[in-house]
Amino acid sequence: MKIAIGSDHAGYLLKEKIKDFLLSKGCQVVDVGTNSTASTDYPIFAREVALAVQRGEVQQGILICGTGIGMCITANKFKGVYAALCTNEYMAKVSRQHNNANILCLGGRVLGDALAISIVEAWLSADFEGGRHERRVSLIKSMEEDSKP
Ligand SMILES: O=C(CO)[C@H](O)[C@H](O)[C@H](O)COP(=O)(O)O
Repeated sequence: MKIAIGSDHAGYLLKEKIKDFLLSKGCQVVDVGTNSTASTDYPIFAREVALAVQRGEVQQGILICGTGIGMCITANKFKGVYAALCTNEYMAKVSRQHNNANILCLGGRVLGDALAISIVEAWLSADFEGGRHERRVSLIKSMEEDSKP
């Protein structure tokens, strides 16, 4: 599994922890930054991860800012990207099983490290279930096509 990961300053420390966890699980990790706790702007990193997913360079992405909200809003501007902000393991599992989300967004100022890692583990373990969910995801995709002003 190849995963792109990015954060702003508020997510940087958690990003490093999650990166170590992913590597320990045998994942290939593409880290797009940021590389310190110096203040920066989350859309820069959301864009990099979203493009990597959109282009098929990685299977999935993980984005971390203070709340995860700014990352999620930005990533979902990219066609073919379905980013989910998750605050517990159940949301992470269902965002894969039902929504086929391809980017997980986390809040570095919201989650403790142990819960965040547990959420990532739940995300990695779950797969899209298809069936009735396929119909709903297809509806989202058709709305993507229709949503041009
Ligand atoms: O986008 C966000 C809020 O939805 C993120 O949490 C940012 O990390 C946050 O806004 C950064 O805030 P700061 O005061 O500039 O550290």
